[in-house]
Amino acid sequence: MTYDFKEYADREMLAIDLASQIAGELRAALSHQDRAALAVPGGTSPGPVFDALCAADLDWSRVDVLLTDERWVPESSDRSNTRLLRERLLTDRASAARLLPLYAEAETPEDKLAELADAIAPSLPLAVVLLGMGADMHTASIFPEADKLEEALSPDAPILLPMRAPGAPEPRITLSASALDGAMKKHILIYGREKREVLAKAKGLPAIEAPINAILDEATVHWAE
Ligand SMILES: O=C(O)[C@H](O)[C@@H](O)[C@H](O)[C@H](O)COP(=O)(O)O
Repeated sequence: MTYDFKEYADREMLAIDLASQIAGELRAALSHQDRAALAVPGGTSPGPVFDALCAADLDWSRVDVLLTDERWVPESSDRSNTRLLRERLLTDRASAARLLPLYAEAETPEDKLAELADAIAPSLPLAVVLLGMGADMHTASIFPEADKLEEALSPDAPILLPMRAPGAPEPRITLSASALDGAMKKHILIYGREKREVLAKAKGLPAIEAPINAILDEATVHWAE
């Protein structure tokens, strides 16, 4: 398994440079296909990348934007990744993009799973995926010790899975490893020394212990202090 590791002088430079790489990759995809899908994480890291990317000059009306994973909470919650997307990415030029939701109002992810997956299926494979990583080596909502970990890592996994894990305060819904790994371009965004060390420690571990390994091959990791 090989991946590129790009180190930046600071987080601001990272955000600007990464946004311009993603915009370039979306433009390239749109030059030979009608529509292109971009999947992005929630959490605390990607906001500044969204702030730069939303102004990119490309034909956003042909871009499908979706989350890599979502917490099963309504958009009124400040834990909602969809809310972050609407506030920071689907604005400015990018407001012309189409959002493929990973949440719909219902008690549990299972209630809406099939409906949400059917809406995403025609947009795969992803043109570009951006992922985060937790200090426990999870990516998207594929957590070590999650109830559906093995299923999410299986090559035959469905596109979407409900997920519950000790480290996640609410039920989640996540793209499977194969849906994420099937992206044409893969980027991982991490900040700080701790995550850099965690990533180094993941080397050689099976994906069941280090889920990040399921999507790292041929990815680019973007790091700033
Ligand atoms: O909804 C989420 O929490 C994510 O999509 C998750 O996979 C995230 O990317 C990592 O947990 C890193 O989170 P931070 O960027 O907040 O450290």
